[in-house]
Amino acid sequence: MSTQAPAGPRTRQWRGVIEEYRDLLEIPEGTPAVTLREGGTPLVHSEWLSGLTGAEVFVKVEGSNPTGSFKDRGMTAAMSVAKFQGAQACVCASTGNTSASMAAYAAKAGMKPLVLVPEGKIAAGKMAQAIVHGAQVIMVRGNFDDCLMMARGLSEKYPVALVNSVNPVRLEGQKTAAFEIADFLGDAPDHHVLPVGNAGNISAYWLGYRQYRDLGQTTRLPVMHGFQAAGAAPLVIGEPVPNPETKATAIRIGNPASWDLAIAARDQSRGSIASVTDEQILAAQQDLAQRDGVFVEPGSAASVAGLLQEVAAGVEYRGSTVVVTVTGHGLKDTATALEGFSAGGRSVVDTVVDADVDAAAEAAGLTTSGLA
Ligand SMILES: Cc1ncc(COP(=O)(O)O)c(C=O)c1O
Ligand SMILES: N[C@@H](CCOP(=O)(O)O)C(=O)O
Repeated sequence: MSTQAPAGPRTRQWRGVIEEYRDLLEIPEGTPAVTLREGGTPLVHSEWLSGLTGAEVFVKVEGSNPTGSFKDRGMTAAMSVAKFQGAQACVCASTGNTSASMAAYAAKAGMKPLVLVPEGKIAAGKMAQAIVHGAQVIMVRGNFDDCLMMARGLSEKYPVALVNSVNPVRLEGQKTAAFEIADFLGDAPDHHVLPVGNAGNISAYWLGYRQYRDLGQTTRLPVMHGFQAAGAAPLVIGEPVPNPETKATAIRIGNPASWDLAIAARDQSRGSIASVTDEQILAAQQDLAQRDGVFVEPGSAASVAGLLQEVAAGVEYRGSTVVVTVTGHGLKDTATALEGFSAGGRSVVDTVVDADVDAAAEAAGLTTSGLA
C-alpha cells in the first residue's frame, strides 16, 4: 500500500449526457442542461451469459441512472429544451418510469409536472417517485395508450410540454446510450438486445449507432433484437393490442408510438422483434440477480429472457460481442419480483431463529469446517 496521497482526483465527475455529447445532439444551441448527471452507466461483463452463448456478453445497467431507468437520458434533453423554450408545466403518459423521471427533472427545472397513468397498473416504487418529487398524478380508467392520447391532447390544447418519447428530443438524449457502449467497447457490438414497449428506446439506439457509424466512430452496426411481453406484443403480431396484459407493467403497451421507427430499426439491422412470456421474464429476472448480481425490474428482464430464448432455439452468437440493455432498477417493483420468487417454489423468508449464533449457523447449513 502506498503511503503517498494521490496527486489529484482519481476520477472526473461525469457531466450528464448533454454536456458529454452536446455536439452530437440535435438540441437548440445554447440550451442550458437540466441535469441530474444521468448516463455513464455500467457496462458489466456477464460471465453467465457469455458462457451460455459463447459470445462476450455485456449488460448495460440503465437502472443506475438517477431515477433508476433509461428514461433519464431522454428526460434531461426534453426538459432542458422545454425549459429553454419557456415551458412552465410538463405532461406525460406513463407506465411508471417516464413519470418518475419527468417528476424529478421537473423539480430540478422548477416546472409543474402532470402525470397520466393507467389506474392500478403502476409499480409502487415508481408511483412513490412521482408523488414524492411533487407531480400531480391523474389516474385514468384505461391503459397506457389511452393516457398517451390524453397527454397529446392536453399538450395541443394547453400550454404544457409533452415529454413522452413522441417528443423527438427524448430520442436525442436516449441515443447517448449507444455512444457510451461504442466508446467503451471501441466499436459497436455485433448484437444489441433490449426490451420494447412504446418503442422509443430501440429507435433511439438505432439512431445513435447509425450516427456513430456515419461519423466514422465505429466500423459496423449491430443487429437489433427487440423483445415484447407476449400479452403486449403488437410489433410481433403486426397490429395494435387493444387490451395489453403482462406482469411487466413497464411494457404493458398495445400501440407503440414509435411503431414505424422500431420496424425500421429491426429491418435495417436485419434484426428481429419477438415475444417472451411473463414466466420467462420473471425467471430471467431472478437468474440475472442471482448469477450476475444485477437486480432489474420485470420489463427490463424481457431482454435477458429473449436472449435465453434465442440461445435455446439454436441462434448462433459464438465469437460475437453482445450488449443486453436492462432498462430499470429492480427496487422499483419489489412486489412482482417477490411474487416471481415464490412462484419459483421458494419461500420469501427462509428461516426464523432465536438470537443465537449456533441456531443461525445450523439454519444456514454452516459447520465449523465449512458448508454442510
Ligand atoms: C423499464 C422499462 N423497460 C423498457 C421499456 C420500453 O421502452 P420503450 O417504451 O422505449 O420501448 C420501458 C418503457 O416503455 C420501461 O419502463
Ligand atoms: N415505459 C414507459 C412508457 C412511456 O414511454 P415513453 O418513452 O414514450 O415516455 C414509461 O415508463 O412510462
